[in-house]
Amino acid sequence: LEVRRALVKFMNKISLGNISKEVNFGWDLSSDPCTNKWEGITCDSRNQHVKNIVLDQKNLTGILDASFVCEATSLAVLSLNENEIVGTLPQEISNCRRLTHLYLRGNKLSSNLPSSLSRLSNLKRFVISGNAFSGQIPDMSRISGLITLLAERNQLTGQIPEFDFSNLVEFNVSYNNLTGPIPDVKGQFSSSSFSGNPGLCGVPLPSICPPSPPPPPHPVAKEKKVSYFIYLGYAILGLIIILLLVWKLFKCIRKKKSNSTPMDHNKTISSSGVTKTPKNRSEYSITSSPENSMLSASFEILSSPLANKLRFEDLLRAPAELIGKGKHGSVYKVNVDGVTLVVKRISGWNISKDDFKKRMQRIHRMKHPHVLPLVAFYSSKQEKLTVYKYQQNGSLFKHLHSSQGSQVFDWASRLAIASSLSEALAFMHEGLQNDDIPHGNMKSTNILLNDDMEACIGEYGLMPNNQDQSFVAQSDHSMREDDSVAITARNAFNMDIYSFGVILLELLTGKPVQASGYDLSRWVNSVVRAEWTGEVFDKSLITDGANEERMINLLHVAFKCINTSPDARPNMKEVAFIINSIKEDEEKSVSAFS
Ligand SMILES: Nc1ncnc2c1ncn2[C@@H]1O[C@H](COP(=O)(O)OP(=O)(O)OP(=O)(O)O)[C@@H](O)[C@H]1O
Repeated sequence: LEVRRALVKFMNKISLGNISKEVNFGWDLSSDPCTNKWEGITCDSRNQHVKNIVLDQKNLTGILDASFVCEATSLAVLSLNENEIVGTLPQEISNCRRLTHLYLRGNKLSSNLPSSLSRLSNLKRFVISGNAFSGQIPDMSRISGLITLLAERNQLTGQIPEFDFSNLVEFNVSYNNLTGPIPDVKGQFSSSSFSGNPGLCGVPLPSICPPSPPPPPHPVAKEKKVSYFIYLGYAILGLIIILLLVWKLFKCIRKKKSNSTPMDHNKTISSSGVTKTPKNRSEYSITSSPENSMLSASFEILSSPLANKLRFEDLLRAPAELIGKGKHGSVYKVNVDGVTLVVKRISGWNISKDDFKKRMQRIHRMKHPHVLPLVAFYSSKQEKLTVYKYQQNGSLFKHLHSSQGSQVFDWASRLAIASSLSEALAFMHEGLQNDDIPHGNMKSTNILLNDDMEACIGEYGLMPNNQDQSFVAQSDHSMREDDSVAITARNAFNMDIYSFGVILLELLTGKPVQASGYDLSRWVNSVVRAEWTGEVFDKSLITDGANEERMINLLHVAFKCINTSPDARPNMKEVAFIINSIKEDEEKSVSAFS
């Protein structure tokens, strides 16, 4: 049962954010993975142990939680090719001790490859081509049975480590950023296995490596003596520094003991005062870095009745549940003294702690009833956290695309959502234009429904203005046409408008932005061009008797927002004005009937 539970959790995480949460491929606790043949699973001949998990091309968009999948200790094959899995390949992959085949080709995995890969001693085939892995290739030379390593089209750096090339049958590291000389491949592989790495040199590539620098001259006895004194000096200096640090630490602990009253709110506090016992560290506990321990990080509680008694220590200690992990960070649900909060740990944003602080304070001053207020934030050089109140009604995405979605939202409520969101975004754009702070990541998962089921914009301004091209390509097709477009702040405001248009399309069609085989804006465009406009609308709206003319009017607003030429898009104020007039028409017609 334990394994079954772990596998269900693995599936929940790997299908996180998938179009329909109902699609779990038959992986549920009430059945058995082997005898009930969960999709993608094959077991041993006695139907007792899971041997293979093959979920290629299943449109999986979540994260790979190796600690869960590796609970299936007999697992030999894990194949997740051609999905859209994000996040990292976790260290825990080495818990899958019997793994022989690991296929992750064509996903969106990133960050460093785990060093624990070297412990997968049974591994034969390892394929990670077409992801966004970075950092060095770990040393896998001790995996004697490795016959395939395909890692082309990633962003790997550093030198190629030693491999037993005479055993390898397939090897490809082309189109990365590897550097240095190619090891002796014993004539096994041609240049195509290494091309596309401008920094690589040596056979079998045509580029010759520069001669290695001459060995340092033999040290003479006198030099030896001098260096002895230098080392002694360093040792003494090191000792003094250690003593100083111990003394400082001792002083800190004493100060903390004598000052353990609750912190005032509305105050910037230093993370150095945080006690972090490993037992009660939460998953997002800040990494201990020299900087964190040096009075430079700040945790700021913004004026909110919720946060009156919130202390950073409590936040760190509270049990945290990971509820989402995307390219831009992880999201945790945390319960502190009966208040449920959401903590977003932002990743991959090279913003200084002061700039982040200023930005959050600026956003916080912009209050709008349909923008989710920040409760607190934490900013250090390495870590940026934001804290919001947990919205138990979930996201617009969840309601629109779950099985009961259409019943939750009739036409009038969808129009009301469109109107309040457009007003909120117009308000934020106007107020934050001069500060260059657009939303940056408008999408239906970031629209939260409050206790009154009113839509609020969440996570405003948690993205850099110069988003990378892959994000642009995902969200704005007009930008994809010209990859060289610099993402200026103006473009970023324009992209919010584009993304808002896509949310309107979701409201009108009840369809998610992307599902296997189609992309929402292209699909809507093609249906309308074929003069089947009525076909695009959510069937439940039609059966409810929603007014088609006003739906078409709203569709036209959406089209204006997703115009392929950013300059031709209306600004949010204009969008809000048109949507409000559609809403007024609707209200007039309803009151005329009643
Ligand atoms: N304040 C909140 N209350 C309730 N649920 C929330 C809150 N904030 C975020 N969520 C939900 O948590 C999940 C994860 O959020 P996250 O922002 O990581 O998702 P995402 O928008 O898909 O990814 P990303 O923002 O990294 O592109 C989403 O389903 C989102 O709806």
